[in-house]
Amino acid sequence: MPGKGESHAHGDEQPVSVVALHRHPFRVTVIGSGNWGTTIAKVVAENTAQHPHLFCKQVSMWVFDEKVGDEMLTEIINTKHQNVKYLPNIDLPTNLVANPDLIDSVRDADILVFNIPHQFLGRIVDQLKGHVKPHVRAISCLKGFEVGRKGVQLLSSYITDELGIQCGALSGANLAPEVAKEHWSETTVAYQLPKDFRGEGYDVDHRVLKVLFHRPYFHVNVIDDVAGISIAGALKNVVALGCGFVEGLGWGNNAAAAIQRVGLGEIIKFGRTFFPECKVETYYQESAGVADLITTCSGGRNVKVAKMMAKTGKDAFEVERDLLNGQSAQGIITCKEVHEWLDTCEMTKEYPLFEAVYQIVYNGVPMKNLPDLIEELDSFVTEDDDLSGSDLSRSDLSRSDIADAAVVDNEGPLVDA
Ligand SMILES: NC(=O)c1ccc[n+]([C@@H]2O[C@H](COP(=O)([O-])OP(=O)(O)OC[C@H]3O[C@@H](n4cnc5c(N)ncnc54)[C@H](O)[C@@H]3O)[C@@H](O)[C@H]2O)c1
Ligand SMILES: O=P(O)(O)OC[C@H](O)CO
Repeated sequence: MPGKGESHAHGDEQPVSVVALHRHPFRVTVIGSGNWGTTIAKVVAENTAQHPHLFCKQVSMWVFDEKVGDEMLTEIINTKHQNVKYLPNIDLPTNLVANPDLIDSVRDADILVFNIPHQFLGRIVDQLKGHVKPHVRAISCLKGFEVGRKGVQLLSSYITDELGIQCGALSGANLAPEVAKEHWSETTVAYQLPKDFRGEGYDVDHRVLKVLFHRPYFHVNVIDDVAGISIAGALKNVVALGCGFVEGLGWGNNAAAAIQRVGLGEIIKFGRTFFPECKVETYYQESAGVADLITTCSGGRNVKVAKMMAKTGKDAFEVERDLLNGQSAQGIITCKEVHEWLDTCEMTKEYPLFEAVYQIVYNGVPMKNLPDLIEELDSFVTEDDDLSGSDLSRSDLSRSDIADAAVVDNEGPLVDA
């Protein structure tokens, strides 16, 4: 949401107060170059060029390199200044430099912006260990969870734990193709100052992050609730699959709205149950909340994949491959992660929509059963839905307590990192 005195007009103005910096400018690297990775790199590079006192002008963008025609994608980006595979027909700033070498791309960075499909995060983070500067700060633009030995984790917490660096998140109603075309939208950045914060003007804080991400066409609100925006961003992808199923079956807008209603309830319940630090108001006040649910269910890749599944009878992975040209529908993986976590907690019945989506995607349960699956279990949810009451005795156990118990049972992590 725009700050006091800012306008929503799409113009060239930069309604962000300038930060006085007492150190050398921050150097920024974007890790990832897919549809959203490239779009956010464009946003960031436009801002670093506009604020040279605060940021080094050149922005590095790590590319998981591949051949496109006869040329490497990195080479094409650096000569044609377009990501012809993942963000075609969008001109990129010339101060955005693609780099296929992960370690080299982060070597001097002060701010890392993670932006890859979340199933690849574990391997990327492993490679980065020992190669980032000690006081580097990070923002995760990924939507998903890590489910492993520590239970269900926010991706920002996973990055913090694995690399020992402070990490916030950016999430909002942001379909990349629209942001890339500079059509106005809003987003939410969430960041908490670390214990070793070096002081205003010396370190990354809310004002620095606002200047880094805010554009006249991309309005940023910076808050503290990293958990709230991350949970909403991850789980709306699962809801979007459900929405796509009923739309693909031709059931229309009422059915889609019903899925979103149930989905929003499950998102909020999941947050309050497993991440009590998140704030309920984030879900309705921030772009990262219900607004992202609406946009994703209207025009996102998850809804497109699910619609095509309904129309063709093909499985999720086949449709993703046929439809998305290398891009990822994150809900396919997230619904499995959520199922594994809820199963560990013996709570699948309390999240009927999430469970139904998982069963449809992975176990061939017919999509037309969705209303019954939700209805049947909904009564169970309403009986036990007082989140402030004793039914939440499981929240007395930490997420890692539950995960530890599961690891003993299973003799291994729930999902490999
Ligand atoms: N695209 C959007 O509209 C959008 C908007 C907001 C948030 N997000 C989130 O941003 C994150 C990144 O999404 P995206 O749209 O940039 O990616 P994408 O879906 O376009 O995925 C393609 C990218 O994955 C990379 N890739 C493929 N195999 C890889 C591997 N083995 N290791 C590392 N990288 C590999 C490709 O090189 C390419 O850069 C996701 O979590 C997504 O949910 C996306
Ligand atoms: O295209 P989707 O479904 O991955 O959604 C994209 C964004 O997350 C919308 O904010």
